[in-house]
Amino acid sequence: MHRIPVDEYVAIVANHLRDALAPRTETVALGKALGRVTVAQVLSPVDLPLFRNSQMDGFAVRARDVASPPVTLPIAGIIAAGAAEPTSLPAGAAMQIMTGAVIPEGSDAVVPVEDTTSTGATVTVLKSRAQGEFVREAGSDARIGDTLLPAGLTLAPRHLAVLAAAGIASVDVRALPRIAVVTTGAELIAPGVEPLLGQLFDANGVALAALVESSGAVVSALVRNDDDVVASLDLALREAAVDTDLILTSGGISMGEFEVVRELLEPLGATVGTIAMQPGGPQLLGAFHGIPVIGFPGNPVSTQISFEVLVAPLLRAAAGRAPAEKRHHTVETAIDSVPGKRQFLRGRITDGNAVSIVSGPGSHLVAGLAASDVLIDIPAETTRVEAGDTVETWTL
Ligand SMILES: Nc1nc2c(c(=O)[nH]1)N[C@H]1C(S)=C(S)[C@@H](COP(=O)(O)OP(=O)(O)OC[C@H]3O[C@@H](n4cnc5c(N)ncnc54)[C@H](O)[C@@H]3O)O[C@H]1N2
Ligand code: MOO
Repeated sequence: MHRIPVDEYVAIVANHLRDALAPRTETVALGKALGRVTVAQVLSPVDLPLFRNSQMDGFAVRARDVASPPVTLPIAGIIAAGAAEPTSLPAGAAMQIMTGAVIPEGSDAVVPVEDTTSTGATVTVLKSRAQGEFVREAGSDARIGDTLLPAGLTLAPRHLAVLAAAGIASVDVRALPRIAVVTTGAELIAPGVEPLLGQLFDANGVALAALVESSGAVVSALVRNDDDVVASLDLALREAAVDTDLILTSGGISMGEFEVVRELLEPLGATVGTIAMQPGGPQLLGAFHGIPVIGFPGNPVSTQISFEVLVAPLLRAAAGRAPAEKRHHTVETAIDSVPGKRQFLRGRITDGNAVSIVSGPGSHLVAGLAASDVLIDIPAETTRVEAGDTVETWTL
């Protein structure tokens, strides 16, 4: 049997999805922008602070008037934070001022209230202040035209805060790819329902939807087609094809009698092949009403690993995210591997930073996959890895 090398198939999938996942920009309100990635640098439209204001509740003065404390000055007014007419400080006087309020013209220092005593009409300043003390100058944090945020930045709360502070209400970010997930199989039931003999809980729908989201994309639809009737799958795919960039399916692509995904999509031009990978050998690539379809094998570990290898890197790139982490570890025990197939074994990192095998290579071992924290990538040409040898791992 001809098995397509994994790297070759990765390139075929990338090419198939090139247009669907081409980077796009959208403008989102700040409230929706957390975790999104900027597409361009953001320049400040204003000075920050916007205006010269007080850092303390106290008295706006001229520093030279309070150079030899104690000094008693008449109080010429009170300035609160908020919209205000410009005020100016008469010579030899003080004005009561609140934190954030506009500094009156002529004042160059603020004396905190705790360094004063007041009769109501006058204030006695007990401590001198240098010029500029407790005065927050306009533009001292950022000037008009300064770069507030670079392009390619993943927006965290502090980034959203500076945009808001600069009066910016929305931001241009990478649009998130929209992905529909369709699981197939007459045996499938929803988790939480009592199974009859032969029925099995649909793990792949939940898994693929979560994988899509964890890769930075949006699940546009999640549909379970729980019979093996081609017309039903046709309806399910029509539902899935609305407002989406890509449809992912699981199951129904191998060599049995009820391979609905093949039956529906092969006449529409889809190709089914076997790649030199285990789990995840059988694979389908096609389109439905103009939307690309990637069909994964139904075994739950095959589905999840197929996603990690073939689609996750593309979605991460489209969302502006870094690729998944790959590291090197020594293996604790020797591994025999099938010749001609790239194996993704499940592993766990041990205390000494080595990796140990979890569970077996079978593609139905969902609990084994859940108990692992890395995939161990064994190249197709490798048939044996000795204990102590170094292997590449993919962090899950
Ligand atoms: N004669 C052959 N039989 C099989 C071959 C082969 O080359 N020749 N390949 C095997 C391999 S490898 C795989 S992988 C599977 C792929 O089969 P399908 O993609 O057609 O998947 P199904 O038959 O529909 O399901 C396989 C397995 O997975 C379970 N399943 C399906 N969907 C889900 C789901 N949403 N959640 C949980 N489990 C699911 C299903 O019940 C089956 O046990 O074919 C082999 N056979
Ligand atoms: O290739 Mo299948 O996905 O191993 O079980």
